[in-house]
Amino acid sequence: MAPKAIIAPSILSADFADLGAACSRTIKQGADWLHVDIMDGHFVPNLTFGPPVVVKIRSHVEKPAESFGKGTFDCHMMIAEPKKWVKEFKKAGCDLYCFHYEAAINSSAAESPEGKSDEKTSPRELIRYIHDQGMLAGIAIKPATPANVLFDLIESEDPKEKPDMVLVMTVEPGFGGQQFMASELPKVEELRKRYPDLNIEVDGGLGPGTIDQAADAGANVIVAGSAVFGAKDPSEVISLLREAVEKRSGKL
Ligand SMILES: O=C(CO)[C@@H](O)[C@H](O)COP(=O)(O)O
Repeated sequence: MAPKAIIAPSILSADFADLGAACSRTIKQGADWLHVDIMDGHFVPNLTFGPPVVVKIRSHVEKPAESFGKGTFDCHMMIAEPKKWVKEFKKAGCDLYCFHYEAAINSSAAESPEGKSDEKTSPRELIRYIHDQGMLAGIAIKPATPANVLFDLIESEDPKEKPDMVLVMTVEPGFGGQQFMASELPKVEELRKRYPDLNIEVDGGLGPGTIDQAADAGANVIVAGSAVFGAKDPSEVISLLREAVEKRSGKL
């Protein structure tokens, strides 16, 4: 069965002076998850926020009642040392820790907040580590990375080493409000064809004008920042995104 439609507005486009209220309002407007963009100024040329802010906004949104449920905090870790922050983000209230494949294969030794060194960690080990901390694990790929780097992980026989979701970026990570890159959709198609049950997230430039292409390619988890937070009626946009994915999954 095709995985369910999940709409995850990116709070990067929310009013940061009113973030807690914006989060709870967006969930009431029909969002399933909140997509929380964490940027470190190294992996991407932009900075956002860290665990103290996640703790504060978490208190405005009820924790999901089940895995993948409403209120999931989908933390997109655009950071150079993804292992280093796993425990801190779990403590802060993250439910799904989505790291970048490119960061995991390049991450160098670094001190973690617990004082342990962050040795080079393979994506497989990192997924296991995230699961061991009690979070769902996601793995993201940038536009230059092909989808086939994920095949072995997705096909892993050990559920602890299998990602719960993959994220195909449809912009270069770093900023909201960029133009959707349709050139990334063949990766989504390839993944959907091989893995009918996989949760496939797309992020960047999604909105009423681009959702049909992404849904037709097979994406089921939709991140949208400016299209939701810039809308006169965010609930209408959330419904429209959901309908496009549901229409497509009915066809599968
Ligand atoms: O991760 C990112 C950007 O790096 C995204 O989550 C953006 O925040 C999406 O914003 P829109 O393109 O939907 O405005």
